[in-house]
Amino acid sequence: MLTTLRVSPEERQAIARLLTDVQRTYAAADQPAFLGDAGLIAHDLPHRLRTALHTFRTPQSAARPPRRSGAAALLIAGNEIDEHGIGPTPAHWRGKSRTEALRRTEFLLVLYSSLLGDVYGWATQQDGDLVHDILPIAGQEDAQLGSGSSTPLMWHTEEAFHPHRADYVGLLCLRNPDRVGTTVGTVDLTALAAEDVERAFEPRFYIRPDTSHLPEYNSSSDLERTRSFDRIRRMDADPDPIPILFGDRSDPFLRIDPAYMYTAPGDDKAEGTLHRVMACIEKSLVDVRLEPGMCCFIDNYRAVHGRARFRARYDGTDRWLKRVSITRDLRRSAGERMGPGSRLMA
Ligand SMILES: NC(=[NH2+])NCCC[C@H](N)C(=O)O
Ligand SMILES: O=C(O)CCC(=O)C(=O)O
Ligand SMILES: [Fe+2]
Repeated sequence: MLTTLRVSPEERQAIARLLTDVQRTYAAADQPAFLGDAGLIAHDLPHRLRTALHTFRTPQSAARPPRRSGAAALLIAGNEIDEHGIGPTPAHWRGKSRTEALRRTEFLLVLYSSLLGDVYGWATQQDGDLVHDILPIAGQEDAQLGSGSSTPLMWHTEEAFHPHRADYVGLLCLRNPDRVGTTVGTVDLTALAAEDVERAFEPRFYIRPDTSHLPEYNSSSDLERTRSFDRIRRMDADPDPIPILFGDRSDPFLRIDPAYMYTAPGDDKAEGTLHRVMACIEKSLVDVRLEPGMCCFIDNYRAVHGRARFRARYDGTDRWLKRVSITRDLRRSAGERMGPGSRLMA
């Protein structure tokens, strides 16, 4: 389910040189100029890493014996993180700090990501930032959010409620002192009855937006974003019925987020199927204990992910990840972003 590779010392040096060049030319990883060029610059990453990312995206590639479906997640360990240069873990993602060392981590994550697709974001999440900070926030301990801590973050498809959810989620670990696990799981069809598979393919399930998209969890619902928050509110009040499995019947894709799901009143059969699919996923869960410098790409069509509970410290030493959403094709969301050149879902 997991493919892991470790960056070698020579590769680390080559990447460091590339990042230094990038830093001379571009202001930040979320600037249009860099995002536009990232896919090209990524051609200069070491070949072995490009091969791993390519094979993850295209499991049918000739670089490996053909496989029906690819790995659920790809782990690239051993990336250089300047532990002191990144500074203490901030108390909030708002007003993010932009030290050289931090800019480097974001450039690296976006470069890797660009070999899988286009990095994009959400007008309604983390104030429209493209590179998210995942860190515990005081007062949000029990929230079903990346900023929670004392409650396990229930496993989920990222933005399961949305037709333009990510194809891949990219995480880069800056700090994880308690080795808190990121959970990753998939669905094993052979463990499901044929009628459950059949029903899971039917539009009998409802997924509401997770609370990170609410104005309460953003700094300001400025005028520009009012319509976006309105859209989220409508999707929250009246979500479309959707299937939780889709695509090829023998090798389906997954779309599920139990913490925000329900079935129609009286549809006990769908409810039963949902619970059996959930049980099946539960059994598959593995713990990925991210270490500083580990980059984890999750196939958001094949795998769910979550996070174990932990005790936040709020003293600058807390767990801290960088996160991006990646789409294989930005064109599919044309007309639904903040503008034709925008990478923010409106
Ligand atoms: N079950 C869920 N979907 N929980 C919310 C996931 C975390 C959310 N995407 C965030 O940025 O904080
Ligand atoms: O903290 C993690 O390891 C995963 C967080 C997550 O799933 C999220 O923020 O959506
Ligand atoms: Fe997530």
